[in-house]
Amino acid sequence: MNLPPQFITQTQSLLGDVEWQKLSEALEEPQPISIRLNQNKIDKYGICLSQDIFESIPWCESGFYLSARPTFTYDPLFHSGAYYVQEASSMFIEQIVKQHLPHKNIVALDLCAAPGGKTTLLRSLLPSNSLLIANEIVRKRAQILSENLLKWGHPDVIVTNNSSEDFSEYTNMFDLIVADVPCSGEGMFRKDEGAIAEWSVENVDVCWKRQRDIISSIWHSLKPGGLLIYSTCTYNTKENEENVAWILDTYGAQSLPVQIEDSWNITRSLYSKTLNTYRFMPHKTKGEGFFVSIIQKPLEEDDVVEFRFPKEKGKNKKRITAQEAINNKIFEESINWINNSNEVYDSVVYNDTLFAFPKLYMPYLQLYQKEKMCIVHAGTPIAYIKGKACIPHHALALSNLLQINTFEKVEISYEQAIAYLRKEAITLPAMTSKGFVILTYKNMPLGFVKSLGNRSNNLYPTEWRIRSGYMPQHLLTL
Ligand SMILES: C[S@@+](CC[C@H](N)C(=O)[O-])C[C@H]1O[C@@H](n2cnc3c(N)ncnc32)[C@H](O)[C@@H]1O
Repeated sequence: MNLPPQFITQTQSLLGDVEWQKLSEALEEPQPISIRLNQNKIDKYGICLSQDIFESIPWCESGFYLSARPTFTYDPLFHSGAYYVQEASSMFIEQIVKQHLPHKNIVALDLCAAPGGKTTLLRSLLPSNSLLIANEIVRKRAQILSENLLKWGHPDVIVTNNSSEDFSEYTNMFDLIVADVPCSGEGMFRKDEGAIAEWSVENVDVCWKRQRDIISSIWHSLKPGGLLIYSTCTYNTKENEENVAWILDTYGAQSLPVQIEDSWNITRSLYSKTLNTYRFMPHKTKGEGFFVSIIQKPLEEDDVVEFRFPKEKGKNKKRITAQEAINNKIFEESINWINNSNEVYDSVVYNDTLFAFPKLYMPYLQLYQKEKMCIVHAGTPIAYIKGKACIPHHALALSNLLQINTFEKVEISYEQAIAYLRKEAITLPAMTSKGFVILTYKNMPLGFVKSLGNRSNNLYPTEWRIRSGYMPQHLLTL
């Protein structure tokens, strides 16, 4: 590996000769492959995966190392959200969340969220009835984040495409903010050669300053007593411990300890011994470079700890428009498609799509809509509205809210599943009734088709389809 000379000098002086030698040898090794299972779906549909290629990741219950790299694009279970491909070190977030989150529903912001590794993990771990706002500043990446969250299937999310400054006005809104900040990416050198090419001393300087700007812009939106998870995938102390020390000094905050096992070989602070920070170094732990700390905002006695929603002036009962009446009717018709027995969800229409969104958090959604935050999706998209008709949304097939028994279900073979994901025509069994049919692969919903008798229309989203006609010779799937 052709590492930048200044990176070598800097990291050698940080770690010492012996540790540096071990790290540089580890960087020549192949990177470990790991996934995290979507336990919700696996339990709901009773899926059995080929367990023999799994080895547990000790700090994450649903995380597993794989002994070989599956052909993820050609694995239908990957597309149905049965698992997420995530680097093992960053799954350590699980320990932080389990040890420090209160046992009550919370509102959390994942500020730099794409492609969604930590977001999907967090979404699985938050106390029930919590809301997660997943934000990404880069538009294209926000789309990928949205796709990954729709596949993950949890309904209580809002995906936004905003800058951190856009959140700065929401004083005391969040109980938890995760800031997995953009960094110089030294810990990704083994995984991503582009990170080596982009590295420079100047870029490290740009990064640590930008990270402070990001934290400054969202600090007021964290509730007093609230928690900030700060993380990077780099080794230098400027972007790591020095930035954590800066946050503690500037805001009078404290870093909280996380209980860890000695066998995990996690490295503590390389800067000030009083800081509670945790590093994953590839020569000590099976994973890529990762740094994390959990920081608590101080709580003063006279602090207001709740966000105050602005008062609506002259809020008279508005007359319902004709289209709203149609939308309400469509929601009533399609409400059977989702599990809403406790009437936890209400309907929202956005860009001709009907969404189910938790009633409890409607004021948040309405506020973001009013203030022109850029919402990519919110809750569970249930249906596309076409005039007076509605067509089940692909995301419904992947959602935890899906009432699968309200649709006719057809189990398909591996070859048919790949054809479906390529948006090719699927021939259904002769007895299939006309209408919307859900296709399952290994019992897990993959998506909808519209059955026309002997033929069917493939409703898989065009922008998600597998574009390549190539089929690998030696397939490894889960
Ligand atoms: C380390 S990545 C996030 C990885 C993600 N948390 C995950 O686990 O999959 C950092 C993200 O921050 C975004 N970003 C870049 N500049 C930013 C800025 N000024 N403010 C907020 N986010 C930014 C990047 O586009 C990138 O998606």
